[in-house]
Amino acid sequence: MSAEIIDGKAAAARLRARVGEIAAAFEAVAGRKAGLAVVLVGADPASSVYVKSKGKATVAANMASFEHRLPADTTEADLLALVDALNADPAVDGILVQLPLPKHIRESVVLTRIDPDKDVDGFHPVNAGRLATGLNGFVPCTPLGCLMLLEEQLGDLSGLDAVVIGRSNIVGKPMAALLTKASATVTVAHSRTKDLSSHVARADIVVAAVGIPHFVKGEWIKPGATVIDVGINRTEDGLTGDVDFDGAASVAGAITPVPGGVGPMTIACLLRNTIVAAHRNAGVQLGKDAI
Ligand SMILES: Nc1nc(=O)c2c([nH]1)NC[C@@H]1CN(c3ccc(C(=O)N[C@@H](CCC(=O)O)C(=O)O)cc3)C=[N+]21
Repeated sequence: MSAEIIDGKAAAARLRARVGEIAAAFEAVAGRKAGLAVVLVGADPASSVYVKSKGKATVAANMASFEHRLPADTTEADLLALVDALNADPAVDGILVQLPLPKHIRESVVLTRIDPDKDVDGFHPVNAGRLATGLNGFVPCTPLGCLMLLEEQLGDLSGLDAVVIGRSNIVGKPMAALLTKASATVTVAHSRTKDLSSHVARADIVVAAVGIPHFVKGEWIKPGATVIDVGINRTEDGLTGDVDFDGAASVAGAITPVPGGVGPMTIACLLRNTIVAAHRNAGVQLGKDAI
């Protein structure tokens, strides 16, 4: 093994500490804590664990956490009514509705109901449009965390060849937009891509977000490349990413592990987006490069 292992857990801890400092300063100026509301419909065990850890991280970063756990048979109308109430609540700066939602509820209807200026997940089409056109908005937490890890690792990304594998609204598309903004040369690959290995072989940066364990093979990776593994796959061998880690780690320059890579950065970026939302919503100035 030759690759440097990118410590996402440590990077996330640094970011959470920074958010905590800014949140304490916000409270002193605004006279209230920044607040994050997390809504969970149903009792999926994995989702339950995420929601609990988000709540703990929120409180540890000097912010208020509002948890709403609704039964699995909650109607779409009732969920929309809760979103409306949270939109109107001045103590709530950020709203996250945990996905996936039960099948009888239309995700796009719910996500579009969230006030874009409280949409700390960055899933509202208004925020997707802001990212696409270079306006200030909220960027989805997972790709934002990936970009932070890449810039910490590589510094300036301009001119580098990046391949994003996956084209979801939550990871692939916003990741491509962020890398483009950072002046990388970006290829978006997906399940229909011909000769995927040849694209990966040219890449200085590989971001894997396909949701298939060990999908990206070590032999595909260019020696010295930086590999970001977004996959969270629960298998019989435990949690594994989308990259054949052992194979890739023998050729890559640096690689994120699963667990301990991108996942912890996702939650830290959620807190980051929430403190940014609080400043905007309260009209309190936040330095341009504060966070
Ligand atoms: N509205 C919404 N926003 C989300 O951001 C969102 C969501 N819904 N639904 C579910 C996915 C998944 N997700 C993760 C966050 C952190 C870890 C994480 O910290 N993982 C740890 C391991 C945790 C474990 O052992 O399960 C790690 O990779 O080291 C993983 C996954 C956020 N999601």
